[in-house]
Amino acid sequence: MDAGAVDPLTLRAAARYRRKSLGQLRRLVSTSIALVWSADRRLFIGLVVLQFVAAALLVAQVLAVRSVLQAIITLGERANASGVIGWILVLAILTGLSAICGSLQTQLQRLLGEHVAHAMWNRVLGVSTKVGLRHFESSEFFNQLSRVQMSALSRPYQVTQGVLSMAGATVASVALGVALFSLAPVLVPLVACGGVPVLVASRRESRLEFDFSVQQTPALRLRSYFGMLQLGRDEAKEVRALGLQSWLMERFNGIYSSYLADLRNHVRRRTGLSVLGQVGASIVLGATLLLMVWLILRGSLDIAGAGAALVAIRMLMAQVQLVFRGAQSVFESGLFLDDLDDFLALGAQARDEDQGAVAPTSFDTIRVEAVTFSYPESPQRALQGVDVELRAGEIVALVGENGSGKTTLAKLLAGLYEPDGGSIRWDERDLSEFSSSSVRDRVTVVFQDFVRFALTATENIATGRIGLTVDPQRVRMAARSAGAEQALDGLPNGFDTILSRMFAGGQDLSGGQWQRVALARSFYRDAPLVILDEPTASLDPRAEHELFTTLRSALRGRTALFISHRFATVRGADRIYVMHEGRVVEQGTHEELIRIAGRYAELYRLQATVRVGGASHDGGEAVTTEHDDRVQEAT
Ligand SMILES: Nc1ncnc2c1ncn2[C@@H]1O[C@H](COP(=O)(O)OP(=O)(O)OP(=O)(O)O)[C@@H](O)[C@H]1O
Repeated sequence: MDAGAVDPLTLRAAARYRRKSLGQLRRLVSTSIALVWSADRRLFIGLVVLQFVAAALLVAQVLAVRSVLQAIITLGERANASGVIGWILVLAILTGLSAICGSLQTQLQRLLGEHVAHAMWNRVLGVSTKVGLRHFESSEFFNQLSRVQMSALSRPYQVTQGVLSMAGATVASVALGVALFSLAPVLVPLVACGGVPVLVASRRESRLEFDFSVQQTPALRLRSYFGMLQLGRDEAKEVRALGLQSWLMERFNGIYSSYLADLRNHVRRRTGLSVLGQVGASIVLGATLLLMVWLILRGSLDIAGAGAALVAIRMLMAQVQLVFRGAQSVFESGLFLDDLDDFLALGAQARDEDQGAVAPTSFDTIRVEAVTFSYPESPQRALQGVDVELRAGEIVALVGENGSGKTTLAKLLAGLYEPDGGSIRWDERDLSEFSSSSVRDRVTVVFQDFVRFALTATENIATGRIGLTVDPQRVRMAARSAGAEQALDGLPNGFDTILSRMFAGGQDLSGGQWQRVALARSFYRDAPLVILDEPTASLDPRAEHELFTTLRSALRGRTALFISHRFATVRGADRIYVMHEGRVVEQGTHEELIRIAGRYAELYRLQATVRVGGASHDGGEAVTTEHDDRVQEAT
């Protein structure tokens, strides 16, 4: 199922259709058990054994109660208390063992639950890191991911737990039923009926729960988002600077209040159903007890038998309800597991990263030909018929106004998206022929919003080529090429300092220093194509100048595409492409582009004369910059 096409209503309708299928349910139960089994089979077997032990202890207690009562009744006749004391001791020991068994079950269940959650996390993270980036443009994908995290992760364990408790309670019910049958056979069918109202009510409750969860997911995600804005370290300064605290709190509280109102209604409906089920069960219990009194009055049941039957009925009722609750838990989780299944299926549908030929380790020319591309669910084309050429060893620049399509083209070149039309060719071979993993291996990208890992400086750089044993010398070389070496050496633990204050001993870097670390990461990767999206936006003029004078030697023959708004830095590129509204509108060297006096020349001149206060190029007050002179020279 394509996550982008699913909305909550469709999902609910699909779930409604599916829940009629018992075959589906059987499959869910067996996959859940298989998952729990694979998570920790020893714990699983231990819990199964404990279920049976618990059932046996219950039956033994009923029999012990009868023996205690018989011993008490015969006490007067024989005046021998030892029999009573002996049976009371047996009953006490059995009760104690039952309690020990119960607490052991609780602890083992907790452990097993964690093991299953771990296995589920592995699956979910496996899918979320494997699916194409397109999914991350879809709000429904995030809703699904959020539902999976909130509930589906724990459901396989819940199903297994439900099946286990059903199995244990069924064994106990049969054993107790046999015991009760030996005391008063007529009572058995009536007690068994006690579970039916609970089952009917529980099934309805499960549907309500699933519908509620689907309906609330978008609001809960928004609530978490507003919570995160108030908790996040990165957001903290801007929230305070803009004075957003009360506004954010209001939004957060608004969502919370409407969620609580919905939850109140939901809880009311669930409680109503649950009460109905319990009332039904109590009516059956009352009828059973009345029947028992009638049996005593008729003389079909003696006092000891009646006492034991009373305990058996109580226990049997509880066990029968456990059987039906287990079934409910399976039904309820089954709906969530469908959702989880859909999510996990996205991983199976994702293009196999290793499928296709291995991309060559070098190329002579990369050609982007008539490429068009639209983001999912976006009515506008981000790229419309783009042609670009990158020759081996060249430094090619992309410039253009905001939203003109530069980053989008970079993403396509890096193999993160596939073009909707046109082609990207590596020496006559289409990029789509190659496996995604090998294409990504040959490209390194520094995005504008690169990740700042809260890891050591060495790790931050070495993530550029994960999988290789970290080579401290190469890390240092990469840092040197990016101009980061000195700053990192100056940290309390040098390259071993964690680059975040979130962790003890950590130290944060300035924006420019971070940018150099990101550059170092890309140099460490050592890929034939380097894409730098605004690599100097946070660098000071000296650092920027140094970077570009040393860029060619740092690249060591690799091809680079760099995106920049700073025209002073793109001047030195071998070729410059000017993008406008998703198209390449001009191309050439700096000199050629200035000569044709088109968009590039205009943007260049605008930037050269920009000054605080916005005076014009000819403005008398403006201080002429070095660029002005160059523009005038060039034009
Ligand atoms: N994830 C996205 N989903 C939908 N539309 C997007 C997405 N990212 C970018 N766009 C749109 O695609 C177009 C091109 O965006 P792109 O980021 O490639 O521009 P850019 O030239 O890199 O801009 P900037 O100079 O501001 O970084 C814009 O209209 C933008 O709104």
